[in-house]
Amino acid sequence: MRTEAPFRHGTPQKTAVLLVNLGTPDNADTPSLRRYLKEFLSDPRVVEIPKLIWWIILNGIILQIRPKKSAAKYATVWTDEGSPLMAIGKRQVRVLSEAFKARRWDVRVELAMRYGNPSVASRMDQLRKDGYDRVLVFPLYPQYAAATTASVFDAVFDWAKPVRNIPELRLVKHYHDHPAYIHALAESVRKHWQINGRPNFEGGDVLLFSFHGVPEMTLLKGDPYHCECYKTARLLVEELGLQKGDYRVTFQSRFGKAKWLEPYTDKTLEALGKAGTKRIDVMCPGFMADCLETLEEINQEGREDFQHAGGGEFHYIACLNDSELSAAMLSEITAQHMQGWPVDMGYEESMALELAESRKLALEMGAQ
Ligand SMILES: C=CC1=C(C)c2cc3[nH]c(cc4nc(cc5[nH]c(cc1n2)c(C)c5CCC(=O)O)C(CCC(=O)O)=C4C)c(C)c3C=C
Ligand SMILES: [Fe+2]
Ligand SMILES: [Fe+2]
Repeated sequence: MRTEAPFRHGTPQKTAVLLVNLGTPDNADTPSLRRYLKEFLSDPRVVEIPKLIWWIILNGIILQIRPKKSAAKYATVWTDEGSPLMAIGKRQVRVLSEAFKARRWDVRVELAMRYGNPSVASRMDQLRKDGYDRVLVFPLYPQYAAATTASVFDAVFDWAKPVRNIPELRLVKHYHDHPAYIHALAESVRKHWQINGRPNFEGGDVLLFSFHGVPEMTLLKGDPYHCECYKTARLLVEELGLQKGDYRVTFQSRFGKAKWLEPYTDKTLEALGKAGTKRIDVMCPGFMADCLETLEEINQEGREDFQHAGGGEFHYIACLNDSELSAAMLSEITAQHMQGWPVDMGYEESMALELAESRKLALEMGAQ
């Protein structure tokens, strides 16, 4: 256990939210991909194969071939601000901080990545150093899976192990059926339809919900992920008033030779294309931010699969990302999990904010 700064009586107890996403390579090149994939795929929560056998396969085969191939894919979605997952993550921090301010809350928002940078341990260390004694750990995965959510919790517990004065911790396990999340997704679909027109479901058009897959074996071993994906889809279908046949639920991003959750997204897109589907709208409700798996695998490869097989229009509905809908949803779920924690701003800070806001409003009105 480590030695820490002496405890001081009367220090204000500050509160933070730690948003955690999967992580992404630092650059779209082969060495960065090798580093990232090595860390990611060495996590026993992600690949459940006996250690020694997996070490040989990972180092002898996968890390020799995949980094170069994946780097080429990342290069097609890379932005001036870096990887989309990271760029959007940083903006999610900003919009959520703004939403807290609007609630007159004094809550810090930080972003960590389970693999790569900034690590969970580095962010937790920083929060401790800055005097945060209550932390809500909020993995950006609506559906719980051992491979993702539990692995984030592992990283927090691993960090806590040598810490003497551990902050009060709360964990968001999942929000796959939370009304705010379902509402935000449904609104994002309605907005897309307002701009692009509603699909002609009577004529055979389809709304496809594509979730990230996991090995089927994890379902048989008790992982609730599959059921949570279906529940999200069912609630979304109800909220949108869809009929059976208007939509499909599929699983994407298969990795390795084992059987993964079915039906597979790529095979379904191909089959729908072959069947002459005139229009398909695809959304990925399991991803809180657009990333390689949505922008490249769905919006590029999936589009190609569908249209090459004979399908018509392909519409990709973006993830919630840093939208107002997303911020409202994250702030509502946070509020529920923080019940009982004193999070309100002090009187002076709140008054200063009020003054700044009314000045801004006056300036805007004066400019009109
Ligand atoms: C949304 C939830 C996710 C689950 C569940 C998940 C399971 C899972 N993933 C792999 C292997 C890979 N995933 C990769 C990328 C990736 N995965 C998720 C999310 C989930 N994964 C995201 C958000 C991303 C994108 C990251 C980005 O930088 O944009 C990759 C890396 C890319 C590649 O080389 O294809 C791998 C590999 C497994 C094995 C697994 C469950 C066991
Ligand atoms: Fe993945
Ligand atoms: Fe993929």
